[in-house]
Order: sequence, then structure tokens, then C-alpha cells
Amino acid sequence: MIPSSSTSAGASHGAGAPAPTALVKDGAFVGQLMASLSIPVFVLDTQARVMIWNHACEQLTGVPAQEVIGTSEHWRSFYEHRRPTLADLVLQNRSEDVRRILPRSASDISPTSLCIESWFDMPRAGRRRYLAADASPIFGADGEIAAVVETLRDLTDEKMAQVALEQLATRDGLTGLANRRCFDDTLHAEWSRALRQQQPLSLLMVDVDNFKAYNDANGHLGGDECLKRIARAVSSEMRANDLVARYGGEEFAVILPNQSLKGAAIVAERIRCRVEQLQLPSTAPTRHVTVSIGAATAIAGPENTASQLVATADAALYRAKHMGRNRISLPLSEAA
Ligand SMILES: Nc1nc2c(ncn2[C@@H]2O[C@H](COP(=O)(O)OP(=O)(O)OP(=O)(O)O)[C@@H](O)[C@H]2O)c(=O)[nH]1
Repeated sequence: MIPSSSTSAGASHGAGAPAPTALVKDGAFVGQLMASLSIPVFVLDTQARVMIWNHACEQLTGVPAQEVIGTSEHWRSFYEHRRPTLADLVLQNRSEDVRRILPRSASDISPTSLCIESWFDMPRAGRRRYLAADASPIFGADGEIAAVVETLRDLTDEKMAQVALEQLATRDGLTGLANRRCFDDTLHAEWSRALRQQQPLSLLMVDVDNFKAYNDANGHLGGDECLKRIARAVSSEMRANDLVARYGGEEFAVILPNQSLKGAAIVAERIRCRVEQLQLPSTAPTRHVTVSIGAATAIAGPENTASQLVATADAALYRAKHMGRNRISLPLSEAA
């Protein structure tokens, strides 16, 4: 039968609807039913050829029905590179493969049908879209699959709104970096991971030198612009798994998972040089805006905590300031 799902209410086999076998036998009736649906739908036959590509599907994909009907080229409407659609996976009894093929999608796999939410390339529509797709078999009177129907829902606007909300909750409004809350969550998650894997976790605390004087000379807006430039400079030195956050005011924090103190010191020195090279004019003796950086590393264990790592990096930062600024400092026991 055509499955009842959240997206195919109009196609479900409800009271008064023709019996499933009649639907399969009466192709013309099925075609009319699908064509009239406002939900994008396409149907594959047992040879994976498109039998039905309704008007709503044409509108969503930008691909006219006459171009795909009778072919197996429907994947081109969704992906840049050849890939089975959900309907193909159901037809080939390969539902489990969806997790490998679309690893970042939210998927729901039942013995016969498949349901995912994911970004799709949509080459002909001209822009990526976030779709909810359901694929289910239609069984013939002999109990064998006679066709597979895939319904689609465009959730792009909802997804964008969700992403924007998440951004608001985790990003700093001025610099676009992770905010303090995101830093705290990430540090605790990385600490747990370091504990499990017995890997080192490093932290840098980066503070702009003499920033009060910079603000006094350039105004608060000038100070804001300076913080944005520094944020970009620090971010440009990061690897994919590192996190740079605005810790507060003119202070930034950098989490370096799986990084030894020696490696952290190298990253810190790169950041220090990078900021110096921005050559933002300052009244400080250096004549340019600089940063001081405190570094710390821990192997997570039951006797220490993530807060201690922050405190150790903070103490190192304090020493860097005390020693004259525009420098990096390591924990005392390591520096000796
Ligand atoms: N423009 C701007 N200024 C900020 C922001 N957040 C904090 N500040 C300013 O940063 C300055 C920090 O000053 P202090 O804590 O005295 O430190 P400092 O002058 O940088 O001196 P050292 O850290 O000891 O080198 C203060 O004047 C804050 O008002 C911000 O978002 N924008």
C-alpha cells in the first residue's frame, strides 16, 4: 500500500480509498492522484525508472517531468554527483546504507521505508535545500514491491531559522566567535573526551594589551573594530577541531584538543605574531596593538578539573602581563 506518513497524508490509504492492489493495477488512477498532490512526489518502477514526477516535484527541483519520466536520471535533480536517492535504496533493499551515504542526515529506518532530513545540492533549482524525504514501497497483489514512492518536504526556511537561533545562542554578537557559554560547554565536552582518550587538552587565554588606552584614543567603536580584527587574526591560526571564543571584554580563549604544551606554545606564538603584524596603531610603547597569551595543558584525570586548566592558563597570562606584555607565558613548572 502507499504508506501513510506525516508527509503523504493525501496519498494515504484511508477509509473510502481504493484497495492497495487496485492502486497498483490502475496506473492511471495513481498517476492522477499523485499529480494532484501539492506535496512533491516521484515514483520509481522496479527497474528504478521514474514513473511519476508530479507538478510539485517539478517546481521543487526545477526539472520538468518529461525530462525524467522513463529514465533513471532522477538523482541529478538532488545531487551534483551520482548517488542513490532514498527511493533507490528502498528498491534495492539497502535502507541501512543511508547512514553511510548521508552520514550527517537525521534518518529513521524501518524494515521497508526510509525517512531522512538533510541538505540536498539541488543543482537545477540553483540553491541547496533542506528537505525531509520519505520513501516507501508499494506492494503488488503478489506481495512483491511494484514501485517505490518518495515524498519530499522543503524545510529550508525552518532549518535556516533554527540555525540562526542556534547562532544567536552560541555566537558572540560583535566578533562572530563562539561566546562564553559555547566556550564553557565545549571545554567540558573536550575535558570528558580527553579523560576518556587520555589525550592532552591545551588552553590559551589571549588578552589585548593596553586596550583601555586604545579605547580612549580611538573611541569605543574604534575599539570594537580592533576586537573584530584580532578575532579574525586569531581564528585564522586555528585547525578544524580547535575552538576560539570571546571569553569576555578584550579577552579570548582558545581550546586546543589533543595538543601538547609544546604545540600550544607554538600556536600561541603564531597568534601573538599575527596580531602584531596587523600593525594596528597604538599609543603603547610597541606602537602597535599586541596581545599577551597564557598557555596551559592538562592530561585529564580524577584529581584535576577543567576549571583548574582555566586557572593555570589565567595565571600564565597574568605573568605574561607582568613581564611586560606582548609575549606568551607557560605554567611555572613547565617554564622552569
Ligand atoms: N571597544 C570595546 N572595549 C571593550 C569591550 N569590552 C571591554 N572593553 C574595554 O577593554 C578595556 C580593558 O581594560 P583593562 O582591563 O584595564 O586592561 P588593559 O587596558 O587592556 O590593560 P592590560 O590588559 O593590563 O594590558 C576596558 O576599557 C573596557 O572598557 C568591547 O566590547 N568593546
